Amino acid sequence: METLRGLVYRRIYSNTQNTYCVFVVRDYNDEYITCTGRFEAPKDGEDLELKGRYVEHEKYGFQFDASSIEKLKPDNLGSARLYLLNLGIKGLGEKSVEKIIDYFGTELLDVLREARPESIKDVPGLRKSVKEELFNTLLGEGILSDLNHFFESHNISAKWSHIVYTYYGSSAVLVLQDNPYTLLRIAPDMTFATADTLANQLGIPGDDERRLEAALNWILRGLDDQGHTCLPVDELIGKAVDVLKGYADEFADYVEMVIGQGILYSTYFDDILYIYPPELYVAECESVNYTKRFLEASSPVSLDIENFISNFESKHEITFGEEQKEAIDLAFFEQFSVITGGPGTGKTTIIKALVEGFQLGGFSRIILCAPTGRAAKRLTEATEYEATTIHRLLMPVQGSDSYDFIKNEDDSLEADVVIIDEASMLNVRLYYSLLAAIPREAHVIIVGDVDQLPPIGAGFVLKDLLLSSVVPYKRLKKIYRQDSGNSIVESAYLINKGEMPELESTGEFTFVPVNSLVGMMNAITSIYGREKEFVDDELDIQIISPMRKGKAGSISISQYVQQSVNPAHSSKAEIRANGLTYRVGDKVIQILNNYELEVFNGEIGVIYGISKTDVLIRFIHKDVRLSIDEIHMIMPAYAITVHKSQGSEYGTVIIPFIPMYSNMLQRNLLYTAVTRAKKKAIIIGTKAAIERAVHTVNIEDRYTLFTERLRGECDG
Ligand SMILES: Nc1ncnc2c1ncn2[C@@H]1O[C@H](COP(=O)(O)OP(=O)(O)OP(=O)(O)O)[C@@H](O)[C@H]1O
Repeated sequence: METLRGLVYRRIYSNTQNTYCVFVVRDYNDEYITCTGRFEAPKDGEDLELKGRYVEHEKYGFQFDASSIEKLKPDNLGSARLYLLNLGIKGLGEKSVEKIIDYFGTELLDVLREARPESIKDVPGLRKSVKEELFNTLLGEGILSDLNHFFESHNISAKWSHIVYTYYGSSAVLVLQDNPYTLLRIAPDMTFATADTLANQLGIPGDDERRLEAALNWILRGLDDQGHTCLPVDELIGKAVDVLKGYADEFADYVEMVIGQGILYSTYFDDILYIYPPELYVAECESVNYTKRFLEASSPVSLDIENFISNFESKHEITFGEEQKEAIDLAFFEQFSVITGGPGTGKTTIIKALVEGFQLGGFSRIILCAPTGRAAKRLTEATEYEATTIHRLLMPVQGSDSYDFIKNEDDSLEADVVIIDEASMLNVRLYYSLLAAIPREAHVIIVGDVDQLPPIGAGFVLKDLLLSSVVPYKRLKKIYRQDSGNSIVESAYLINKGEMPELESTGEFTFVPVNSLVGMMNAITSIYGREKEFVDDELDIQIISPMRKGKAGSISISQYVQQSVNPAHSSKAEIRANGLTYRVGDKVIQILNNYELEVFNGEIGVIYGISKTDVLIRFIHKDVRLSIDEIHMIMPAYAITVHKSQGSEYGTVIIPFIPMYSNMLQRNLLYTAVTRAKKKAIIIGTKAAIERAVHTVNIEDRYTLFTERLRGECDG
């Protein structure tokens, strides 16, 4: 590790989100050196000591890559004056600084050096607010410097100093000394191995409870992403042995102890002990309780259903099939029901009938909702009844956990009927939040295609509800779609059955063979450009890729397409952020929930303006102004992943499908991708890749006891 000392000459860049910054330092030999680091950007004129290494950046040349930063304390009254002025405290101008120097004299240097901020409070003639802020700032400077020393003395990057200080203030170092694994909870990019190295240096033994507890939390926190709500204890111990490098018995004893103490949640079923993270345990058990509550309730609709169906049929010139009638009947009759079926089986038509029927039956407060904005929009258009996303319906609590909603059991929705479409996307946490907010007397109808990809997050509620055999459901099999898109539907059904679809070179379901990655990229670009000419709205064409990262991933495809369909031009403003270029006219996707602007994960829009401070985006439901600091919340979206496309439909879908996607070549992934297309599905790839997907059933099972609980086979 090398050391660089000098004054900050100029700040070049700082990202407040991930605290990456670039600045120029004038060292004591009057050399100007560009420095980079991940910490709060220093201010111009500050005297610094940086630790890190000199590197040769391929584009920007010779630089100092700093892993820690320390503001040097002044060693004469001149630099002390500058130091205080540079703190940027409101009201601490030349005159106030003079008062401080007059009061302390040269003793001020000791006050600053030894971080004795309390004596600042004795300076006469300073405003109280200025004293307080100066006190807090000097205190913070002292603690940050202690934290930097703490990390450096253990050979660990000091980039985490700031976050630890934000959480623990003056006790930060003590907290870390007591339990270095605390870092895993507060620093998102901390790994178990790094925290473990620190713990080891602090003398924490391998079988220490703090270490076992950290390993347990580390494993459980990944469960949601893997789709599980729980893990069998043996599997948990196996994972812990990998993390802890041994200590199986100690870990098993620890798990037993915390279960005994009621800290860890578990359920015994079929001779296996399943371990849950608390929030997933609550979500699963409460989901089941709410479902049972609806299953037990009854508030019949006063409607002559047969008569209603025949009137609806005449009004809309349609004849319902038997299974469709049964589905309608079920939804009116039962308080809680599920309707499932593939594309074109009439799910949306049935929803439309239910809306009309419930209204006639005196149930006027009907809520239609879906997990995504596009699905809600489509539902609104098809049923001529306003639908909304589940997130908008439940109203997220700002700045809180993504499943924390204003609407809940205590402040429930005003509804007589709630119909949830695209229910294959419901994970157990969203389902729990939704059910909690639905009043006890309301009818609940869950509609979706269980053969789609499982949801992002833990559980597969739609599949589990159907599997339980205690929930009234109707499975629709007959396909009605006659108009455009029929051969897409036929192909999707073949894929779902494990059979190869017809690979034609023209028509609604077309296959464009390519034999290389470059060939695929070129074909995607030219087909995207061609199809764009046929639609009014570019958002109606979507490239859907099996994966996000890698040379054939959605990010890479988006960049490739951007160059061709929306190249740089002097008339088009652009901005570069996180290694990507965003340009006016580009299609982008929101990747995080922005509660303030009410734009949620998965929504796609088009950039229509870029200024120095803002990016203006037109989403389907509203235009938003995103500040440059929030640009990490969007990604280019000429191509998105199949997972992100769930719940949305597009006129034309372009699906890259080459062997390079290897493990992602699975049946339900291809089925989900193809069923996103309404008018045209174009697969660009190889026959072998399609064959592999058609014959590969994703056998990855999700650990949950949702079905078993619903059947009453195991308790909470
Ligand atoms: N009983 C029926 N007789 C004739 N046409 C029908 C019948 N049921 C549905 N349809 C028509 O079939 C097409 C597909 O129906 P619908 O959109 O309701 O199905 P879906 O299950 O929601 O499928 P997708 O998810 O693909 O939209 C529509 O054009 C609809 O009008």
